[in-house]
Amino acid sequence: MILDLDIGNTLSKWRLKDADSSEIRSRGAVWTREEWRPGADIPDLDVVEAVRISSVARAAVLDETVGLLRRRVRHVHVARSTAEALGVVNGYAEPGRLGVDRWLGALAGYQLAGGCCAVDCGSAITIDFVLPGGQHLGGFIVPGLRLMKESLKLGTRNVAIDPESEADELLEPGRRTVDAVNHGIYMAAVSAINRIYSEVCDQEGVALPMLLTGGDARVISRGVQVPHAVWPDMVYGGLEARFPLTLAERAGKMAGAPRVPDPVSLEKIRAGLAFSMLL
Ligand SMILES: Nc1ncnc2c1ncn2[C@@H]1O[C@H](COP(=O)(O)OP(=O)(O)OP(=O)(O)O)[C@@H](O)[C@H]1O
Ligand SMILES: CC(C)(CO)[C@@H](O)C(=O)NCCC(=O)O
Ligand SMILES: [K+]
Repeated sequence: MILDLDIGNTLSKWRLKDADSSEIRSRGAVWTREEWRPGADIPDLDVVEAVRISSVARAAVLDETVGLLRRRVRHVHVARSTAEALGVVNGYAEPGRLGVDRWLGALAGYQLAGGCCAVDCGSAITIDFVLPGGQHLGGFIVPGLRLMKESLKLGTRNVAIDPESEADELLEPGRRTVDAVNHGIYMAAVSAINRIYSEVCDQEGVALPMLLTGGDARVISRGVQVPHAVWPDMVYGGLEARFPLTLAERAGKMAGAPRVPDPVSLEKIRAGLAFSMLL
């Protein structure tokens, strides 16, 4: 079995992948913390022959995790943001400073779709751009839905947006605090994504396919007008591309990759942008 780990600021997600069949056998998530105690909430390491890790947690968390894993597992691969990989050129002046989850998302998106706009809706919402030739432009970092809500300190933090909510309801004016807050932050997130996408496609003169991932991807997807696909395993896809282990991975296949969405024409994107400026 291969253990893939995506250590975020809030949640550490894991999945077990069968090295022979390339099938995903199980998955889970635990709160990100300094100490890992094998138990009910993390998989049995005895069946694991290789681990691949993406981590944006503090260095101590990664060190502790890698230390524990190296004692039990033969191959431990830790992803790093580099100046170039798999045809993608990192847009950061200091490439190592780009969050590795963003880097892996950009690599996965490029491998799947060529140029892309990769959006990760987690603790932060990150919006990264890769041009068809592989140049990563850099991106945008916005507080995620939960962080925006907590920062308001209006006592509504424990009332989350129902992930099944329809975008139409969330875009109405709220008539009590919790709805005003939830609808406000939802509008902030989706309008930032729509606008940033249009601005950058306009600047670069190219309509890019958009890919969405992260804990809030599904609900945010409903408010994003740009054609896009949701790919819950996008960061894992970057790990597969960067450290291919199975036959399918060596052939360039990433588990759960969606069909590439057809972007609308650049003319339409520009018309939308011009319209929003007139209002
Ligand atoms: N069980 C859950 N616990 C915490 N957050 C959840 C849960 N389910 C959904 N979410 C939502 O998912 C978001 C967290 O996103 P995600 O799971 O992608 O990773 P993260 O570890 O918080 O973030 P990042 O990887 O960016 O550091 C939160 O904003 C929250 O609204
Ligand atoms: C922005 C987050 C928190 C998103 O998970 C992560 O990618 C990170 O810690 N990045 C480092 C800063 C940067 O990417 O510029
Ligand atoms: K993330």
